[in-house]
Amino acid sequence: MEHTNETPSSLIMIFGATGDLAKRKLFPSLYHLYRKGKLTDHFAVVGVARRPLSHEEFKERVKDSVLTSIGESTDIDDFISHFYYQANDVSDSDSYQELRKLAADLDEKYSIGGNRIFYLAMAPEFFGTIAEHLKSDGLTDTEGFKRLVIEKPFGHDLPSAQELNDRIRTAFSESEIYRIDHYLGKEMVQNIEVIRFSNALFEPLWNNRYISNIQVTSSETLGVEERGGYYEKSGALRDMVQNHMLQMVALLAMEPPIRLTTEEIRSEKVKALRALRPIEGEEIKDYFVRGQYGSGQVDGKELPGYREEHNVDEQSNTETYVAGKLMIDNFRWAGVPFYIRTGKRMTAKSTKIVVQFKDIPMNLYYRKDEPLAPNLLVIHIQPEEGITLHLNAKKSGQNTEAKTVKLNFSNKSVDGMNTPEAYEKLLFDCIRGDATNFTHWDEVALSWSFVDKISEIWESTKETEFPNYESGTMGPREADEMLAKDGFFWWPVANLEVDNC
Ligand SMILES: NC(=O)C1=CN([C@@H]2O[C@H](COP(=O)(O)OP(=O)(O)OC[C@H]3O[C@@H](n4cnc5c(N)ncnc54)[C@H](OP(=O)(O)O)[C@@H]3O)[C@@H](O)[C@H]2O)C=CC1
Ligand SMILES: O=C1O[C@H](COP(=O)(O)O)[C@@H](O)[C@H](O)[C@H]1O
Repeated sequence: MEHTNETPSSLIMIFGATGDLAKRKLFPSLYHLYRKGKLTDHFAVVGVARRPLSHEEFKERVKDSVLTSIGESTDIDDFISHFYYQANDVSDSDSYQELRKLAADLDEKYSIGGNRIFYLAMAPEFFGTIAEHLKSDGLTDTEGFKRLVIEKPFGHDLPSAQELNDRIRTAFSESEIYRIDHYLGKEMVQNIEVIRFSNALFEPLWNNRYISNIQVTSSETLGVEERGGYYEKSGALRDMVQNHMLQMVALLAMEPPIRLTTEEIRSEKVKALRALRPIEGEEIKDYFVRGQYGSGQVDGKELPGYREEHNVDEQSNTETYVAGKLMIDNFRWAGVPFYIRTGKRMTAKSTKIVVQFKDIPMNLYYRKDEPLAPNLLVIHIQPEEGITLHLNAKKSGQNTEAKTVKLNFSNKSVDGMNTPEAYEKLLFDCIRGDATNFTHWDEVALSWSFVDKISEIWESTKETEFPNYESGTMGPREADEMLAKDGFFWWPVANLEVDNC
């Protein structure tokens, strides 16, 4: 179905409604949509989880989560009046029959017209079972639309992702599946396409003739916190690279779509991912660096190393940091490295893209023997949102020196407010039927096949140097050496800030 700007009525069923994601992200996001009039009164939410709760108890949980997120509200009671709860055992048909009955009653009560969104905010091992029951127990037999929103991780590798996909495809068609990658809901990630394709200034230069390298950094200050059990099996490669990092690279590298439709945009991203040079076997050490954080001091506080974290093996071989050099073997990008790095317990919480342009052929002006700083386009994704363009200009009052000037655009200073949370935008897109900012199966499959070749080698070879970076630093020194070999260095995430806007 083509999406519209209107909000259709919908029944949203959240599986995993007593969990962390629902509490911290989904309920507050739904509330924001409600406040902004982006949910019509023809909506209802059914929370589904294992524990028994009454409708009233569930409404109170939703209220708490919203008030914790936003502070005070005058319409919270109206909002929570749309919420209901059903305890469910994921593999028991009888519970789905009860759900079906509740859905039918709410459909009638709120004149929803049979539109149903099933949001799976649960551990991934349940995804296939729930999707199959939704079909076999008749919840997908409805007169309106049916959509499945599915959280990450989508599989653990290509074979498991394929198996999961086959299972959910028995109940939902590809166009009905909304695979969440919350980075695609971030304002400045969505802005990549606009910056590229609506500026005569950039698009002609967006290729290997003018760009020397592109750097994508997503650094976190937190460690694994309570998620040691999950993270031990995942590591940074599966947790961040397979999805968020490769999605950003695809948006940076793709060709302009012929139309701004979901299909055309996705098809260009798929082509970019297909052009990714596979890195395997012995080559991996030249193109990828893995790291694991040790203990360290951050803000005067002593923090434990990864191996001391809860639910983590004390000899763990899991990487908490990845840096990589990606090559996109097509006409536009031949020879241009895309460097990516992501990790936990680093110096700053920051996601940034730095596009470094090639040096001009010779420095005609000012200090002729000294190289000029390269032009940079910096896209600030978080925590600031904006763009900075680094140019060279004459230093005032002197006639022999050029200096870098930074042209800044900050979203906050222009819109005067923080942009909506990614989940709010993605939920709204799903309600409207716009799947553009969700990942198509082809993208998922290509990303796994790229990452699997690296994880297979990393899992079968013990990294004897772990831990190899201290908490509170920007990762292992080998990641700097990887760029130095190519004559580059990582642009620091700190002094590229959107300042003085
Ligand atoms: N939390 C986050 O920030 C993020 C989470 N995700 C993904 O979202 C999903 C959910 O994560 P999160 O909310 O953190 O998980 P939680 O562990 O906090 O919540 C799990 C939910 O699943 C329910 N559940 C567990 N087992 C069963 C069962 N057998 N039958 C029915 N319900 C069951 C729990 O119900 P009960 O409490 O009643 O047992 C609970 O509501 C995961 O796929 C995760 O990877 C993705 C990005 C970020
Ligand atoms: O998907 C995930 O993302 C978060 C980082 O998200 P951000 O929006 O805060 O940048 C990461 O902490 C988590 O490990 C991963 O599962």
